[in-house]
Amino acid sequence: MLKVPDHQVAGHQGGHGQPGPLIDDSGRFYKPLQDDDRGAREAAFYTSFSSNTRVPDHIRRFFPVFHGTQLIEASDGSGQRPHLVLEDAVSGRSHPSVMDVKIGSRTWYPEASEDYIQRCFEKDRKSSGLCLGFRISGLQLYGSEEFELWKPERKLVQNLSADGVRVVLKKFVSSNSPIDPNLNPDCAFASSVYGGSSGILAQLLELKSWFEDQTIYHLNSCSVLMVYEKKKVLKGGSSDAEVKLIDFAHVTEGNGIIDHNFVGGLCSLIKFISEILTSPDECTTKVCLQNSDNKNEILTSSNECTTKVCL
Ligand SMILES: O=P(O)(O)O[C@@H]1[C@@H](OP(=O)(O)O)[C@H](OP(=O)(O)O)[C@H](O)[C@H](OP(=O)(O)O)[C@H]1OP(=O)(O)O
Ligand SMILES: Nc1ncnc2c1ncn2[C@@H]1O[C@H](COP(=O)(O)OP(=O)(O)O)[C@@H](O)[C@H]1O
Repeated sequence: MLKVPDHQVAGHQGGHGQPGPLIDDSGRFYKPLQDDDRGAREAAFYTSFSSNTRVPDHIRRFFPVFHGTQLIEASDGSGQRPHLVLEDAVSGRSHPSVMDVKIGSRTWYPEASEDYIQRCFEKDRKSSGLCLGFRISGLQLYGSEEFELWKPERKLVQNLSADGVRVVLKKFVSSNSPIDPNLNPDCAFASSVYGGSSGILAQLLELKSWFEDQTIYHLNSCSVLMVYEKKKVLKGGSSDAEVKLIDFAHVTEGNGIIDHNFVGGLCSLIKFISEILTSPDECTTKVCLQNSDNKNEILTSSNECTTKVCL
């Protein structure tokens, strides 16, 4: 039985006259092929990647397993449509905290149309991408209460300052409420989610070492998806934290050149996460966002800190 995933945090969502992704009970994620060359490009990437013997096995686990394409009924009822059949990176988790981080200060690539470049450039410039080398595209965080879920408006998190991004990365691994703006994120789960030999930092470092050398692909506009099971961590269990790379609609050939745009963004994300692990208590700046009603929404505050950043 196919259904719309609750855990989608960014990208094209179903509704408004367009089909969105679907999932099944066996751990598969069905992504509709987009009509223009984005769909064909992503399918070509997965096909090439799956059979490329130059990709080491320990790196493959960071990409969703590809099960080919399949014609299925689109989520918007518009009829049969080809979908990429992928491993669902979130499957098997009842309370998944999920963050989609788009890597690269530049999401456009030279081969794209002028129009597309201009659109991407504007988004990069307005978002944290240009200055940080990555931007949070979307996220959902479970709190410590069973049904407490924070899924902030995407546009808010995409345009955060460096301080704002740091706060969200801290909230991602905290035990206190992500929704209460007066609570300073306690980073209680930083070591179990970000740290350790199998935590998110170790996985990102493993990826980085391959990207510093590989010249096969340029992953333009691709995302790192970070996922862990909040319920298990709250009970003192392992976080089962996982990193997956997703969204290959704009991959181009590397032609013997390293993907410096991707490597730079990955290094920057690694630095933010390392700092949270080494100094989780460092003073948190007060950050407020403007939501769609033009009302300030304070993201977090701390008694000791007085700096306030408004966007
Ligand atoms: O905001 P838009 O309308 O430009 O939509 C973005 C899409 O652009 P489009 O207009 O369809 O060419 C954009 O599509 P492409 O990357 O161009 O394939 C993404 O899907 C983007 O989502 P995310 O950054 O991957 O989370 C989409 O952004 P969000 O929906 O996350 O804002
Ligand atoms: N293989 C996957 N497993 C689980 N969730 C996924 C997977 N691929 C994508 N998603 C979810 O769907 C969202 C959009 O995916 P993405 O590939 O970026 O689509 P788009 O091309 O529309 O931007 C991601 O932010 C994530 O929440």
